Amino acid sequence: MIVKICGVQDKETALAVAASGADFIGFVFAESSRRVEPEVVKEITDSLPQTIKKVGVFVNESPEEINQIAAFAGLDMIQLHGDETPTECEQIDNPVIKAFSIRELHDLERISMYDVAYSLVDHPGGKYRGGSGQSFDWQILNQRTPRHSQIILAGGLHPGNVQEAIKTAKPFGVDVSSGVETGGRKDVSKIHAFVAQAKSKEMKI
Ligand SMILES: O=C(O)c1ccccc1NCC(=O)[C@H](O)[C@H](O)COP(=O)(O)O
Repeated sequence: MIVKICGVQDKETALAVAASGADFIGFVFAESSRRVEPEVVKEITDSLPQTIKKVGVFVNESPEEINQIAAFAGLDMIQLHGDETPTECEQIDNPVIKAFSIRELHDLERISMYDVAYSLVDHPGGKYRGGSGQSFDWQILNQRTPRHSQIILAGGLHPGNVQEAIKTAKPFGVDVSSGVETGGRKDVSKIHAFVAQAKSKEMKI
């Protein structure tokens, strides 16, 4: 099970994420309370091991701007959370994770229009285009398996529900931001608990 911890803003937390065994770490460059500047992300990525993939999260930014920031900040992958088209995704130099808002079954149909590395299925969001801490009905993924098999499940996950989410939706990976925070800041003990639950061979549910 691939695990992505998103919305990291400082080096200390990033090193704790790497030590937790997470596979991907996310940095939000879009409008958000978790937004970080490229200079800060560069300092963080320089200090991380190569084994953890560094993901930049963008919303409706131009491919040219994204490619420049990715090269400068040492990003391995790009996550697109806005209204980016399949053509725009193809103009990104790094592998792409395209995010899709899921309300109902037919929302899954758009996934097969995109030739991307991973598809992240998420709650439609609140104030920003992601990271709302709200989940959608995971049973939707059970009703029709999208043609694209590299599905990352996101939205309202936390250490206490991630095993049930995995059992229900059978994703390739899981992603979390709010569910590993306390008082709006990343909480290292919750990060460790989330990764351990998600990667546990013995599901307790
Ligand atoms: O996290 C944000 O603030 C954010 C803002 C704008 C676009 C995307 C954002 N986050 C992307 C993520 O990958 C989140 O981890 C994902 O939406 C799940 O968030 P949560 O429900 O808080 O676990």
